[in-house]
Amino acid sequence: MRTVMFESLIKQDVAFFDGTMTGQLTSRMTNDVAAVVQPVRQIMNTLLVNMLRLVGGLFMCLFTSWKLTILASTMIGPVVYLTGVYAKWSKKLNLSIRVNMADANAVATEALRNIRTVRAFGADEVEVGEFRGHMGQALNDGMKDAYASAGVTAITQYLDFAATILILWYGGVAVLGQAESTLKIGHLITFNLYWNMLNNSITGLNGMLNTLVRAASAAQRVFEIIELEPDIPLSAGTENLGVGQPCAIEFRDLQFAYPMRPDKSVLGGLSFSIGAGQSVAVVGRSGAGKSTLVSLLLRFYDPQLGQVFVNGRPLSEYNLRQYQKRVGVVAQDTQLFCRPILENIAYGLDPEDVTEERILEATRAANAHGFIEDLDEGYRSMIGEGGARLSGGQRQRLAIARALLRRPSLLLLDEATSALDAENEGQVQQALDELVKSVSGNCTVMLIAHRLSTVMGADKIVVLDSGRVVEQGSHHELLENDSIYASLVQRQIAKQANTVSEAPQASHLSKEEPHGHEDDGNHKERKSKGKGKGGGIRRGDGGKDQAPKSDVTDSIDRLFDELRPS
Ligand SMILES: Nc1ncnc2c1ncn2[C@@H]1O[C@H](COP(=O)(O)OP(=O)(O)OP(=O)(O)O)[C@@H](O)[C@H]1O
Repeated sequence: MRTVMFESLIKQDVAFFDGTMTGQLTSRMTNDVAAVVQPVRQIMNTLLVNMLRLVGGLFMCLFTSWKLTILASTMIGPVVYLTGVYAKWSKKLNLSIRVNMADANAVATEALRNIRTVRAFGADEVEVGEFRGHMGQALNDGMKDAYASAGVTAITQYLDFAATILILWYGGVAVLGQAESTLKIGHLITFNLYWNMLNNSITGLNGMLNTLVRAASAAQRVFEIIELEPDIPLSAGTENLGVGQPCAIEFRDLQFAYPMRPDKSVLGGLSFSIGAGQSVAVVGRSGAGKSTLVSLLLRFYDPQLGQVFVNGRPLSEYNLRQYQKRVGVVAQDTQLFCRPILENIAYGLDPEDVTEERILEATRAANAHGFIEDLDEGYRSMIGEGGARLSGGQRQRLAIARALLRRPSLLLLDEATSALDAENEGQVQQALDELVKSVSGNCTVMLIAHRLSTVMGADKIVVLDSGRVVEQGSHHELLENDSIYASLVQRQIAKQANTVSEAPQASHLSKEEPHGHEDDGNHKERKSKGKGKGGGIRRGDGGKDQAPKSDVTDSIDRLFDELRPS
């Protein structure tokens, strides 16, 4: 059952995971499944035995004295009613217990996954408090259930006692010949024995009911997941992308809001296209919707209106599993697995697509081969959960090798160096250069960029604001117009010039301030002019061509703020 549940979970829409926590899901897969499976084993034994005893006892009671049977059965009605009411109430309570246990599990999982942050912020007591809150609620509900169960059991036993008194009273009267019908003393004794047998089977079934009620609440949560069908099926479409062939992309009139925030429009009629083999840089203020475009291209979500076209066909017509194998992604925050490096690089590929030669080619191009070889077990080294035993830059370089090994038709680079320090950024940027260079012409590239040098290296630049394209064109076209992009570049150049002249006094400036080099913007512009189509990303090489961590996104933010009508 766990396998079925995991199979169902893993193919759910990304939107589903936006609304749940990992710990809640693992709790469903472990605690809830166990609560369903264990009673099933018990039930097979006890249910059968008790049912046989119930039917046999009832038959023998009726056979011995139908009048006594009817009289004694008057006590069974209240017992069944009471048990039914309790079962309904207890099911709700047990559901709440399961939800609280899952929430506690979610808190623990998240805290342990982010243990460095918890420690760094001294927040261990906060996490324990939160965990205790959920567990305390579950315990309270469990106590309520235990008291109610004890109450119901006591009342049931009183009613059972009352039935015995009724049997002895009426049976005694009948034996003494004072009732309409008479009864032999031997029949009264055997009736009592049969009634006890029947009664014991009812008590046995009653005990099972408690377990069943708990199992029912767990089963509800398990089947909710198993029966859930994703809106975006993984293998429904028939179109495929050719290996190593670049694809053309078109975003047409996209309107999109995230399912978890349906009222907040993220894209409002966005349109632009990327030719096959072109590299396009998407820039825009923070929150403009740049990463959302990557998610839509990976079909994590479908837009509410408009369509994404790949090679002129709607993305929905593609077999998603095959399509995603042809897309390489290097995200802001690389996700790696607690498996050997080799498996991480070849992740998701068929074994026949992975040869030693190709892996070495990919890791060398990604500037990762050296550090992998330095590890104790080289390519077989385990890297810890989420790649915890590697630096941020090493993780990114593995991500680049992983993307490269796929021979992608479409490469998506989502601010791949934004989370790195200057030294790591330089190395990763170099690896990205290699990546884009090596795929140039064979692969379409959409990059979300924060470095001016990266933006300038692209064939086309698309500027987004509030989920719309506000301008697009090549670096030169945009510079020639009175564009936002041109203002941005001028601002960068001016800023860097200022910084250079102030450099001796500026060493104390904060990290955000561009602590630049000589005329960096002009320098890049000249280099850019000499660069052909699909030339890829420019890199910082030891500082000369390295743009200070000139955050284009940040500058664009300020620019948009200035342009905004007051
Ligand atoms: N999974 C999500 N669910 C709900 N809203 C989201 C989700 N992801 C992003 N958003 C919202 O969508 C908007 C666009 O986010 P997006 O990540 O595309 O911006 P961005 O341009 O890439 O920003 P940044 O440069 O800061 O990464 C933001 O307002 C963000 O809060």
